[in-house]
Amino acid sequence: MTIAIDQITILAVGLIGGSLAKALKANGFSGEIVGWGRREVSLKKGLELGVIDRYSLDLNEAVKGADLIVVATPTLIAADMIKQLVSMVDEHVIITDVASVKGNLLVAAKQAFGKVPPNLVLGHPIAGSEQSGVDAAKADLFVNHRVILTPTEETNPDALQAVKSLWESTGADLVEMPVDEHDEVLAATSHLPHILAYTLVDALAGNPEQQNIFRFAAGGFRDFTRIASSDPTMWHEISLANRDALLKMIDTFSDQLGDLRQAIADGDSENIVASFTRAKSARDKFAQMLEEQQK
Ligand SMILES: NC(=O)C1=CN([C@@H]2O[C@H](COP(=O)(O)OP(=O)(O)OC[C@H]3O[C@@H](n4cnc5c(N)ncnc54)[C@H](O)[C@@H]3O)[C@@H](O)[C@H]2O)C=CC1
Ligand SMILES: O=C(O)C(=O)Cc1ccc(O)cc1
Repeated sequence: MTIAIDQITILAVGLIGGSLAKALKANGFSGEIVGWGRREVSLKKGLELGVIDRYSLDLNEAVKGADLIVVATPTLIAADMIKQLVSMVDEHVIITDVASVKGNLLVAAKQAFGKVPPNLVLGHPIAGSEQSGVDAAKADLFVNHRVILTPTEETNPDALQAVKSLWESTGADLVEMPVDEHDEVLAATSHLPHILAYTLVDALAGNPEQQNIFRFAAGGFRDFTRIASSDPTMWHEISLANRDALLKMIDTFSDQLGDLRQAIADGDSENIVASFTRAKSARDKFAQMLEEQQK
């Protein structure tokens, strides 16, 4: 059965919540988009920018009449929001989210309700930037980008379909996978790279010679460290929410960095070149895949 979506309530209208609202409007969603948040200034800005149609600072009022609710708050807060919402709204109301980690939300829902509520469809757009806030929201942010949904056996297929259709209308490319796989893949491809970028910049910034170091940095440094400009609070939450998978990836990376250190110390050209060649080949394939995706 197709579920009609006439009102969407977005909880926290920041970069991702705001971009989803903009994308839906730009792609013909004719229903009402309601915003909720703690800070009236950013909701007012969302209204002025035409991102949302109205807002409320009161959660009960904001979700009243909603057919679908999108939790777009930071990752750790999303777990509390979902627990509150499931008790607050009727079970025909679809609840979805955009958080970067899924396991903590599944655990929170199971702990609170003994099972995953059928109307809860967890999701994650693999699109964004180092910027934050509704000012940075873009209608085309999700075009040709993956959105991962992590339904469980208990998920209502109609609710799943409604969330899929919502994201498809923004130009996104939908993929489904189990929660554990999602958190492992994202620890490797997104969370570890952010940790490395933050650590590199922090290590260099702690150097008394930092002024000179940054002045002479080339494009490679800029490419590698862009994501260290991301919101520290958001990434602190992601790191804690995906603790186990992230620790595993940090250990794997540390071991490999240790091996490379040893090869450099030993003047072991064969192993150094082999490591860089494997990496270049994998990176070239990735670049080619990206190019094909954007055609
Ligand atoms: N930034 C990115 O590139 C991506 C972020 N995500 C996820 O999307 C979610 C939102 O991130 P962004 O939109 O980038 O962040 P943002 O900082 O642009 O927006 C977050 C919003 O949450 C509100 N907020 C903060 N603390 C709150 C609280 N305690 N209660 C209620 N609202 C609160 C803020 O006022 C703001 O409006 C996060 O879970 C993040 O992990 C997912 C994909 C990409
Ligand atoms: O800025 C970038 O390159 C990102 O990696 C954006 C991003 C941040 C968090 C996510 O959960 C997904 C994508």
